Amino acid sequence: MPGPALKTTWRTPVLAWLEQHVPARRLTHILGVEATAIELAQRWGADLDRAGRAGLLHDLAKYFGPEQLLSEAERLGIPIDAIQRSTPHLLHADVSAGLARELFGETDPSVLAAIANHTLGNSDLDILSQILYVADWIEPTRRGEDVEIVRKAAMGSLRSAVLSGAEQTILELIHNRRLIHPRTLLTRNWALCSLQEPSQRC
Ligand SMILES: Nc1ncnc2c1ncn2[C@@H]1O[C@H](COP(=O)(O)OP(=O)(O)O)[C@@H](O)[C@H]1O
Repeated sequence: MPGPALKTTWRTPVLAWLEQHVPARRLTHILGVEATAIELAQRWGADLDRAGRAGLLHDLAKYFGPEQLLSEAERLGIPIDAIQRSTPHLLHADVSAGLARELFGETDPSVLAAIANHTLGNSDLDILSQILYVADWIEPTRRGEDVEIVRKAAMGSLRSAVLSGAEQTILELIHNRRLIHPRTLLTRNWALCSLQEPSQRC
């Protein structure tokens, strides 16, 4: 189990908001992501406070309906592509980043980017984005063969865990004949290339 989350006063209003807007089981997941992100930050030398904030704020819009996600994305100036328009749930990460800024005054660019990247990823993920992407996969309540593959990869390096997470997502989407958002392909290719020897790097 990950160690205790950082206990600071800024968490109180966020927790109160989450209790009103997400079911109890999702709050358990969010707290697991917060604790796991802090643990990964400790292990890989990233800022613990930023990791905790990204974890606690990452799923603010998780339970918004499709119309609300589309209207919030428009209001926040988030570009909406064709795949996101057909599957608005894919906007919840970007919308959560906008709400983290608006409702809770989060202004750190790396925290906001990590929140926005936690589902689809992107190329060139900084260490905080990698930590949140992996923490969302492997927090303690996550179960499944795919999760175990990502957990095992995370024992080696953050980038190999990002690579495994993106690959498991792509495999699942192909298995279920669903559209693949290209940001996950960018994530997978970036992680794969960055793991290659410098002389052979793509
Ligand atoms: N690149 C993608 N293209 C299409 N759907 C995706 C992509 N990445 C993730 N998804 C889907 O988005 C949904 C939500 O993902 P996620 O936010 O990680 O959910 P959760 O935190 O509940 O696991 C999942 O059904 C997942 O398959």
